[in-house]
Amino acid sequence: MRVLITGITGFVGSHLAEFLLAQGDEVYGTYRVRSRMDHIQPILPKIHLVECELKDSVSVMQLVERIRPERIYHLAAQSFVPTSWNSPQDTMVNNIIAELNLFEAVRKQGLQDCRIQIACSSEEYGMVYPEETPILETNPLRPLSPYGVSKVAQDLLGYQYTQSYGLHIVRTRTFNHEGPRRGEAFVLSNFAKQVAEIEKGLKPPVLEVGNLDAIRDFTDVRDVVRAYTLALRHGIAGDVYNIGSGFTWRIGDALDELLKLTDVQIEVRQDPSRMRPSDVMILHCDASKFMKQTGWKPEVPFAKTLHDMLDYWRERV
Ligand SMILES: C[C@H]1O[C@H](OP(=O)(O)OP(=O)(O)OC[C@H]2O[C@@H](n3cnc4c(=O)[nH]c(N)nc43)[C@H](O)[C@@H]2O)[C@@H](O)[C@@H](O)C1=O
Repeated sequence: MRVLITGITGFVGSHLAEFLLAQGDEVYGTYRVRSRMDHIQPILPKIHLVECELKDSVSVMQLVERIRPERIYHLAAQSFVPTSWNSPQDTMVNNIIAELNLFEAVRKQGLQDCRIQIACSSEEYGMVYPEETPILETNPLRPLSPYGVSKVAQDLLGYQYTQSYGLHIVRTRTFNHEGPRRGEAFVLSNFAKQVAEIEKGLKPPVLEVGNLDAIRDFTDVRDVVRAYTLALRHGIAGDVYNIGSGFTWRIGDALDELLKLTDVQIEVRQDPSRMRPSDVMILHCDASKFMKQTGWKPEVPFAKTLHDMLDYWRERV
């Protein structure tokens, strides 16, 4: 199978590429001049990299014309919620226009059999009341950040292109996912990196945190990439699926679990700059629709995810 991954150099993209290579797929991926290559260094000889600016429709048209992919995993995005407040316009263009360019290229090239997965997000649900959990695909979308709004647009664009043009697009609303290679800005990876730095004496024994009362549903990235392949194998075109473990953690409790993995004494301190203008307080996934459709269930325990992330940072700081 000829597969294209947008954002192959990133956290999820690199794990997905490894998974697809092991399945015997021919893997293509997009990168930009400023992309970091360290995540994909070990698999560089096995994949085909194509330079592409997804915000540029000409660049995307040439990409799709050249590769004529049978499967596309569209992962590339501005994915950090706080950045979306600092540069909302950039977030919208990166996330919405890039996807639009991709759909238009597939449509204009007449690749009707190409299956496309789009990485939508639990952030689309945004303001969720306790009685509305666990969250089903039918829950209202009340995004609380420009990022969340951009993902709603990506999601609905996927629906519209299936309805209007018959493209085979599967929309996956993934809840928080973590694991080795997770960007250091994201909560558990950030905490794990701080622990590793403290252990090496690179930082005083004070761990800075933001809102510890938020509740998140964490899934290991290795389970998530397996889910994406199942979404394209068994998902219905135009349909939307929640992907998440169904197990929630208060961020403060997840931090306590992480701190059990180190011998050093660490003080936890709130850093006001890590607080958000509005935070999504609870995200608890009901993935039963996806599980029923595809047979997926998460396999990697949360303790292993934390352990592997901490080891990842211990080798790097
Ligand atoms: C599904 C969704 O998942 C992710 O979005 P996110 O939930 O905003 O992820 P995060 O890891 O930045 O924050 C998780 C929670 O943790 C709280 N929190 C506390 N203290 C710190 C802290 O020090 N740093 C950070 N980053 N968060 C902190 C923070 O306030 C929030 O409540 C992205 O992958 C996104 O692309 C996506 O689609």
